[in-house]
Amino acid sequence: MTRDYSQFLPTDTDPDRRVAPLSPLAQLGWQQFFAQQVSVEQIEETPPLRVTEVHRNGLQARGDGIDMHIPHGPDATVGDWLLLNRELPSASEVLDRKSLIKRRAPGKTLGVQLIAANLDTTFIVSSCNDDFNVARIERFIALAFEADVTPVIILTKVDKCDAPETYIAQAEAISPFVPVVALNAKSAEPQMKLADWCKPGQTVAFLGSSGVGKSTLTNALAGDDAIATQEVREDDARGRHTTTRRQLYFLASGCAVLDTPGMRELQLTDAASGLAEMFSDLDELGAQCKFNDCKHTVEPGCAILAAVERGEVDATRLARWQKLVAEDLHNSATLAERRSKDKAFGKMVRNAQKKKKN
Ligand SMILES: Nc1nc2c(ncn2[C@@H]2O[C@H](COP(=O)(O)OP(=O)(O)OP(=O)(O)O)[C@@H](O)[C@H]2O)c(=O)[nH]1
Ligand SMILES: [Zn+2]
Repeated sequence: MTRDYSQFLPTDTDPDRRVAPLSPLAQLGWQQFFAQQVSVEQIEETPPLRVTEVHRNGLQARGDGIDMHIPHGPDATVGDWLLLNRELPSASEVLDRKSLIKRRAPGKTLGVQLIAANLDTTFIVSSCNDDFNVARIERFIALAFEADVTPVIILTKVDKCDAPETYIAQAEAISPFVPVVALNAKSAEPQMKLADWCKPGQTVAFLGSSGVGKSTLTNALAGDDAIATQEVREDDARGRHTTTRRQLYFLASGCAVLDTPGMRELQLTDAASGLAEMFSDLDELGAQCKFNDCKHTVEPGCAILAAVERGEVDATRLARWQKLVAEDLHNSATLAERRSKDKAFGKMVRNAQKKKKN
């Protein structure tokens, strides 16, 4: 009698199933998109570095066998790739971005704040409690779509909630294009349930309010090499000291993870296409309105109002869409105005300098 011993053999000895180890750069998230921007000679001359932290006095960046401080110079954010200028690190070049998450800077300033570059996935984290807010999630999704990043909704604290199904159902109704994962961040679930997005060479980030479990999730993904969250002191727009952290971690699995501080104020700017994608059903319906510039408020022949009337469109969802569109238009217009003013001012200064020389 011949016995079949195959069931006692480890299953992953099949050579085809073994995964090739990642190169040191791929381990940091280096992908084809970046490689095609540089020649082999350039890589030797000016080694690629990934920005892991932004400090008050510059950037921290990592490459193959390099981990260094770069003084102010490159207009870069966490996740960016630089080509290191060895003689003058502050003159290092920033590579074209695969994606960029930005928001209108909080406070009265009119600038844009770069939040993260070159993400593949953003996990939009909410808890199954009072933190859960559909409008806030829609805002984050529009931001992700605008940035060309895949959004995924994560609902935490299912273990502390009597009826997580109600939160899950509401989250699933937000967009047919955005998956929903419900979990207990303090268990072994995150590694398993987020595995599809946290593959080697990928970069993921956690966004959400304070206390929803972003650091807990980051640590859960890190597993045994738990991350001590490092607090970074920064000056905010009004010059106050705030304690924040925004750091890119590289997990042993080959996935890069960005844990961001809780963000209360998240103003959209230049996010029209992201909003259209988040509310694609309303956007498409709006194309059937009688007037091209229909605001869907009182206009005759409005296809959206007709759909609300028929009970096919939720009026509160329509109101949330309109509010975000108005906010985005306002912020984008103010920004454009400021940009053109800055340009005009620059021109005036240059002209004055020219006159002086003559
Ligand atoms: N029971 C339970 N507790 C959780 C879960 N997720 C987070 N917590 C707890 O909630 C608290 C806040 O979690 P953090 O991971 O620090 O939250 P955060 O989003 O990083 O918060 P900020 O750093 O303020 O932005 C901690 O005490 C966690 O242990 C969960 O799914 N279940
Ligand atoms: Zn209309």
